[in-house]
Amino acid sequence: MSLLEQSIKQLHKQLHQKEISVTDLVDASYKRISEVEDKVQAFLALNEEQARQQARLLDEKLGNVDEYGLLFGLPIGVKDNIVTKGLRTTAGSKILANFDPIYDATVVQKLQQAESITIGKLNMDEFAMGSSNENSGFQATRNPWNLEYVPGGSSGGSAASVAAGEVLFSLGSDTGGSIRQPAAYCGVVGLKPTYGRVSRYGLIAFASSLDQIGPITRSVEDNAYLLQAISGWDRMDSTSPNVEVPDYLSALTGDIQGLRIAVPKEYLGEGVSEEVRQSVLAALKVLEGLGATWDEVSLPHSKYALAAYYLLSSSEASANLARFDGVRYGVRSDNASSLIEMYKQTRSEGFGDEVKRRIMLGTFALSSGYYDAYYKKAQQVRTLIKQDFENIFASYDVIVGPTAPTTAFKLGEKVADPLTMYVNDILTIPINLAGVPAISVPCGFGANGMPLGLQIIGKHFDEANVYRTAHAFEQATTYHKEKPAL
Ligand SMILES: NC(=O)C[C@H](N)C(=O)O
Repeated sequence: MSLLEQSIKQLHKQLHQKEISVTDLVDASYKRISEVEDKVQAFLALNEEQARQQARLLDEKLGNVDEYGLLFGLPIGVKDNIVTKGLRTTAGSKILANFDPIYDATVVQKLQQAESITIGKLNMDEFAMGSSNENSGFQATRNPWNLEYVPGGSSGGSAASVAAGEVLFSLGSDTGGSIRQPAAYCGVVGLKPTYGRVSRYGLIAFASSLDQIGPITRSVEDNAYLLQAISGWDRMDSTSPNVEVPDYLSALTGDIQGLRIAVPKEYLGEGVSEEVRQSVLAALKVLEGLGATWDEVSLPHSKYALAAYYLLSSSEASANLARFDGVRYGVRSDNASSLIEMYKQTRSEGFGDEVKRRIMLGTFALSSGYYDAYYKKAQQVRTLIKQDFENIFASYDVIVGPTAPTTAFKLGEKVADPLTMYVNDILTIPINLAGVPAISVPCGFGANGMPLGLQIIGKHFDEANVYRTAHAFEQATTYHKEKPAL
């Protein structure tokens, strides 16, 4: 078994017994990248020289100190909208093709404190707008399970690199499903934490009231490790609350006796494919067998979630992306003779079609005369959606449903029709609007051989119960042990 197919616990044991070195782990990561990256195309930048240097320093520590970081010596990939000092960060956009940040995001600082090793930066849909990675300004990442299929998005590079064994784990970001949907499509575990659980300082903003950084891993246990390392209050992020971070690993007891599960009927209804429905019903049987009970419930306002999300996220994007003007960051057009023309040309040449579409939609929704009809209405709908979740959580511990309505689709299949692309997020978006945490864990395969994901949603700041349920399900099934034959 390759080193990077093992768990954090197994690797740490071998490191401490000096059976392997940190350099071995870093070697394994770059070796795998050299073998499969021309097919998968998950990385936008590699950090090889620095990573090897850091590995040598950590190897000198092995056996000579009393305390080790939580992620000591482990190779990680970072989504390219998370800023890394001196390491190229483009957010998948040509407008940032030459951008080398002058500081590290809080999560990157926390990774350093935890002593993990950053292997490189991972591809994504431009500014996280997309569900397939086809909106990247640079390349289309492939799904390791079948290279003709998309890996999902926008954290497609983050999910594909883990599924392909190029890194042990990765960081993604999730605004409307961008961690969970690619995790489901690539057969790995992805968690969107509660809004505020993880600092957004240094995350290139798309929709600030929804964006959240989270871990993508091969197992629930490894996921809990990574969340533990990156969580917590940060004075640099005004939306980060000072709430205690529990010990997530101790939540992985395997015991879900008496757990009360709610299953929204909207999550198994129209638009959800039959094989996805069946996989969720089978998963509920497994959970019942472990002592949980479930009831059908309703999230009555979820049918308005997609419309509300695309209004709110695009409105916020139109404001957030105003800063890319050829002056402050990134690339400047050479084809202009006045200041105004330079702004126009830089933005016309630098942004891709989907980003332009959303900036226009958002600017329209915020304009005077339309603000009340669109932006304000969408905010009101958001409150109703949040209340739907609160009502259910008054009587249940977790909500369970599918992560996405279908398995992964083929490259090129949906690029011409943005609306069909948006519908992919129909089951993940309500969770972002409500701000609650949710995980996607592997729960089977479709007729096309592509992985399926089970979504487990929890109360605000109750990642522990989400992990507890996901871990119990994972330990009772074998889907997470399957690997793509690359
Ligand atoms: N960013 C996300 O979470 C993905 C979503 N598909 C979007 O395009 O907005």
